Amino acid sequence: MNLELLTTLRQQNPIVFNVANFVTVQDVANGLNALGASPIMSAEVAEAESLVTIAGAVCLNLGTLTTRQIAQMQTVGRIANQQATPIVFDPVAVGAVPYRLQVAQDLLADFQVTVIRGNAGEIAALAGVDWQAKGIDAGTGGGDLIAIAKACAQKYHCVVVLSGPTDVITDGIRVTQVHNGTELFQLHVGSGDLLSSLVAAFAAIESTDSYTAAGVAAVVLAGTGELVADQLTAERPGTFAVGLIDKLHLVTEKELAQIAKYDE
Ligand SMILES: Nc1ncnc2c1ncn2[C@@H]1O[C@H](COP(=O)(O)OP(=O)(O)OP(=O)(O)O)[C@@H](O)[C@H]1O
Ligand SMILES: Cc1ncsc1CCO
Ligand SMILES: [Mg+2]
Repeated sequence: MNLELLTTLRQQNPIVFNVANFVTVQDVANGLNALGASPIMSAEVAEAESLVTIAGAVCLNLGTLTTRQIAQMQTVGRIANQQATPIVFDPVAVGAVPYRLQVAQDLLADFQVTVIRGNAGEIAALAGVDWQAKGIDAGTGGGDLIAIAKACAQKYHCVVVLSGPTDVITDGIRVTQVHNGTELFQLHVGSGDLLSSLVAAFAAIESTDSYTAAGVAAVVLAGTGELVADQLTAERPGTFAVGLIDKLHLVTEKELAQIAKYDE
């Protein structure tokens, strides 16, 4: 696990272009900014080419999609492929809403994504595995999460981050599991959206491969959340969210190395 990428990220301050959802857009922008990346959000297709050109990576979030936004994502995705810019894809609630699953499948057929980041319900739906997703949440299912993540990665020829109590990162062959985190993440809507954008930030670092970027992003977010939760005396989702932004700014490689729990 190359946690030195955190220092590199802060030195390079890469621009991350987000097609965000309207629920968590400000949390995502502030989380990226606090950590040391440079966020930019856009909903306008006419500026797609300019934004992809200045960005080190793109994050496409399906959370509050509209017909216009789907067209924007198609354009952004195709231009990013032409420019070899990494794309992180967040398929919010595709396990719960058949229309979204169809949109996600169409977009994934239209351009090649670098990383798909979703919870178990979302990744299972994309992999074609039976699962009971619940709205934006993972829901319940009985399958082997590593097998599901691998199947999704092989189907879409990309890295998959299946997040949850344990984050599973795979390129279809290699597997990293990150065991850090806190249940407080589930009480703050948009933790997953932020993880997707942080994966994009690490993938934007020059000459970094997306599998490494995804693993480091998972340790950085889950580890930072764990450090914040350890300081709280009760379950306080609001305080946690504020503390998470502060700690993303302050956290060091050394602190994370001391608590990082992963298998690779
Ligand atoms: N029960 C848990 N224990 C520890 N960490 C967790 C737990 N659930 C989620 N996390 C962490 O929360 C972060 C977000 O993952 P999660 O799977 O909750 O995304 P999500 O369902 O897409 O969230 P959202 O839809 O709110 O954006 C990850 O860093 C993950 O490690
Ligand atoms: C609550 C919610 N609804 C659509 S997107 C979103 C934020 C989590 O992705
Ligand atoms: Mg989500």
